[in-house]
Amino acid sequence: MTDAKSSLPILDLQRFAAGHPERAAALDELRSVARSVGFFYLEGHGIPQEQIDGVLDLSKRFFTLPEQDKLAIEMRKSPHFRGYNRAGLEYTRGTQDWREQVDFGPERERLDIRPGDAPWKRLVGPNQFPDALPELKPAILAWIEAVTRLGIRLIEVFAEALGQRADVFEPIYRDGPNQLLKIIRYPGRDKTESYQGVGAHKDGGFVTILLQDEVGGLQVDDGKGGWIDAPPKRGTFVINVGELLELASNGYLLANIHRVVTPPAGGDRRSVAFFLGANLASTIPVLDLPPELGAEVRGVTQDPLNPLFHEVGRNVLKSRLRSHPDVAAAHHADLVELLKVPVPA
Ligand SMILES: O=C(O)CCC(=O)C(=O)O
Ligand SMILES: [Fe+2]
Repeated sequence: MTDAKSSLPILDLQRFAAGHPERAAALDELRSVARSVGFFYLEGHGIPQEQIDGVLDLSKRFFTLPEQDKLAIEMRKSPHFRGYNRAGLEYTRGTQDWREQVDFGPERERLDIRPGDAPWKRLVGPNQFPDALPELKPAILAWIEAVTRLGIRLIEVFAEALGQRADVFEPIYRDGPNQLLKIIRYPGRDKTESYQGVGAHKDGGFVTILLQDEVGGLQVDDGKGGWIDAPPKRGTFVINVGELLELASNGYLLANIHRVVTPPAGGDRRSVAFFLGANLASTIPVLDLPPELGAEVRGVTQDPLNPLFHEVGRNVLKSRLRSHPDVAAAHHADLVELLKVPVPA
């Protein structure tokens, strides 16, 4: 298979290493890409191809399990928004997405919640793993570990590209970042049906690290009313800036809008999407940028349909409640009221 063309650039993580002769040029490139389109391909990331192939293969095997084995870990059973969702249960800006998926997060004990505690504490808890595919659990936990390390390296280079110390974000992830990992399958559909695999949206974390199979369908807003295709390139990940980096840079960096178009009927597409977030108890700082960058901040684009908060836990909870109205209704009816999140009847 030859890789399809894309106008998104490819950056090599090795070029950012201390002492590398191209380091300054690499930082300039990253700053410009992360500000203009907010998406790029990453090579030189150090994650072995066998691990990449392994996680994609296990995710394919999960989705071919009998429905009852998948439903055994249905998200509706988890107040922490972990587990399996059939296609059609997730909404983006109120419109139905068409993908089945399993969501995983940090593997923790659930917290003992007391009256008056911050509502985001309900997000903390265990994952659901399928008994029918026991190999999935160790592979997913190892993947979360590998991509978390990579994600932290990426936010270090983003920090440097913004003229900051590499560890400027450390205080807001050192007590444990909040990760979200999704294994996803987009079933093919007839052209007469909706083509929304996942509707146009921005991602919420610092960065997203996306692994996709050979099918393609991811598209990035070109800022001119059109879409840039981001087809798979073997051995690379698609990386994009999330809302936390846009907030911290006061809009210098761009958390860009993207979507996935459903594959044609008869086929399907799989992806493994990882979102590195900050600690749920933390608050996103606004960085003090060097004057030449500070002069170019745009402020954060506030969307009335999707307000952004600097308090991380509140932001994550809001987005989980909005994406999964069935879980919200089953476990968090009181918060739905509180956060004024519309739940379809
Ligand atoms: O599946 C993909 O390629 C991207 C999915 C995505 O954008 C998301 O889940 O936020
Ligand atoms: Fe996304």
